[in-house]
Amino acid sequence: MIEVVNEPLVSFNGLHYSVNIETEGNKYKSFQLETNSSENCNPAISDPAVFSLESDTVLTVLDSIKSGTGRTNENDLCNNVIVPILSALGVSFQVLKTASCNSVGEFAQTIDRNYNHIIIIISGDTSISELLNNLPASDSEARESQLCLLPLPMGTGNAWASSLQLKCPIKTFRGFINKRLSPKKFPLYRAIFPNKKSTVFFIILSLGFHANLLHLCNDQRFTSMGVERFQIASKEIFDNYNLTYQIKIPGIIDAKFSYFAVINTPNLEAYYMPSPSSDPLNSELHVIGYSASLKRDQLLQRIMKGYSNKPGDSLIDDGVTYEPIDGDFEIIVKDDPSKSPKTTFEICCDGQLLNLLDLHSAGASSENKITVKFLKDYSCYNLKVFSPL
Ligand SMILES: Nc1ncnc2c1ncn2[C@@H]1O[C@H](COP(=O)(O)OP(=O)(O)OP(=O)(O)O)[C@@H](O)[C@H]1O
Repeated sequence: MIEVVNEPLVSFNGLHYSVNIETEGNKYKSFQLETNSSENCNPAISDPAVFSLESDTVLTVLDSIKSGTGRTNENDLCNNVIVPILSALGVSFQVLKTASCNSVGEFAQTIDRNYNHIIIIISGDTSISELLNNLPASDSEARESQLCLLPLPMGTGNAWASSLQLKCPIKTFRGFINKRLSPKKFPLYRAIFPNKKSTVFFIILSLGFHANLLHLCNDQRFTSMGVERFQIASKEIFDNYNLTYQIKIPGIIDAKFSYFAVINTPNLEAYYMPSPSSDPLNSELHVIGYSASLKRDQLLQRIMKGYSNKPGDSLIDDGVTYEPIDGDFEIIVKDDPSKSPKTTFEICCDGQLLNLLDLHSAGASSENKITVKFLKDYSCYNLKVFSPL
């Protein structure tokens, strides 16, 4: 069903701006900017404190154009809303639209560290992960400039933005432009694999059902499908996978799970909250484990509970492990690779699909272990995210 709502945006210089947002299900079909003289506008949303740019700050609008369902002329948030408003405000800014899957990473490597930066990133989680993973390393001699992200959720999952209470791109931009969001520090974690390769993550690292599902959905035959791919792939996994994974976090857990994840954010999608005790601004991960002893319907019921959880809800239930962790730890997959299918070692790390068996140095036989480190001074920037929290 197609719906249209008019969202007020901002008032300045005697003009009031609002946006007609047309949606179909969870897809944005169009964004249309409307301008009226501000006599007609609701005084409650006329805010004199509109955004202005400090002289030492570079403002970039980074549009990851393939995120979500991609851009059309009608739903081009950047061209239809962001650029006209920033231009009307008279602030200087640059626009970068991605040309390939390397564009976000290449941009991250070239950010001028002599300035502070605000980056309005129009994307989902993967693009943000690419940005963070490609930032220059920490360098004690460099000036610590500030890099503040404003994520406008236009991807598929948008776990991070949803968890930061930034669920609608227009309301998020309104909060920013009316100075109702403030920059906050946020935690990052590093997953280090047996061959010492590593990746920085900020949402989830999973094994078992969640990782298997994302790996399977990546298969060619699912690419043309919408969200129904998850249902079809879930059934295939329930029918064909053993879903028993022997996982140990020394000193914390040692058990057989069907579903296993360490997670930083409460939400994985706007309306799916598997970790109600998580706070995306707090340096703390939660282990979520659903026991391999659960029957299939019990496992499904615990996975689906994420759709009804509210912040702070308890997950206590039979066969459920839910533990906070606030320091470095190791995850060991104890299954024997010679007796287990390769799917036992599948990993999903913020959307990156990996297999632990491919992450060993050639010729070396090492444990199937992932070391997770809590990062303190990651990159040469003082990283922040705009949030109402
Ligand atoms: N012009 C382009 N050509 C090819 N790939 C692109 C292009 N622009 C962006 N990409 C890639 O598309 C991906 C978009 O991922 P993003 O996370 O932003 O959206 P999503 O996958 O829909 O959302 P989520 O990760 O929240 O589910 C990124 O890997 C990005 O590098």
